[in-house]
Amino acid sequence: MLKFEHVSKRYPDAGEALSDVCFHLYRGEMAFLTGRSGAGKSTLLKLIAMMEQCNRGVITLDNQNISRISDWRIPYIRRHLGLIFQDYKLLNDRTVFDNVALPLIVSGVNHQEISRRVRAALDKVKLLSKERKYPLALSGGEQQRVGIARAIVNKPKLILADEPTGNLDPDLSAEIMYMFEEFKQVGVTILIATHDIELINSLGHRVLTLHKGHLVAS
Ligand SMILES: Nc1ncnc2c1ncn2[C@@H]1O[C@H](COP(=O)(O)OP(=O)(O)OP(=O)(O)O)[C@@H](O)[C@H]1O
Repeated sequence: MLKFEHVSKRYPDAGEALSDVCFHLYRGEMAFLTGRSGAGKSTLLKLIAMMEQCNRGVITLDNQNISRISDWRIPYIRRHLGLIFQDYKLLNDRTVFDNVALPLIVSGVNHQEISRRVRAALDKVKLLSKERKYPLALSGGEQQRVGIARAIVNKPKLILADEPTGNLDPDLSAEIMYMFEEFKQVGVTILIATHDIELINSLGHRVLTLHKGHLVAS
């Protein structure tokens, strides 16, 4: 499903953020990506999301080489990705409903189907009652859950999450993780970057560990 072969990434005027990284995630696999601050976790996720390009190596997603891809193809491939960011990236002048609907509008889904799927996604993250609110009227944890609903609404094949439970209390974190496990059961591949060792240990999935840009355990 996702393969890194000798991938390196250097930002302009900086050292290597990722060095010679190799790993393979299978369809329906759930894995954690961990490492200290600055180890390269966000960079690795950004390469998969095609928000950054690697300098060396090959990244294959669903049998397509996404490390050397024309800009016009990126939106088509991104439709199959569910991206959950640390800083939510919500549109503050749109309601919760509209924020979650965005990926479906972009994909040309019809109005009735949008309504049904947005409500189902909001129900999953327990925010159905807030669909008419604006993001700034929500708590940090609620905004994070809107971001999660937006990431899952398009039924992605791969979910990439950067600290998805950073602002959630333990009960909600557990529920979000349970939801990811349900997706995994139906073949969705999930990669979660986190510092939360307790969360990692409690679930027992595969752990990819980065140290100064090198993958030291997988
Ligand atoms: N846009 C950028 N320009 C230059 N250097 C960058 C850029 N983004 C990240 N870096 C550098 O690349 C390295 C890896 O950063 P990255 O954000 O991937 O780490 P991280 O493991 O996600 O850290 P954190 O846990 O703090 O989010 C760091 O040394 C960082 O300073």
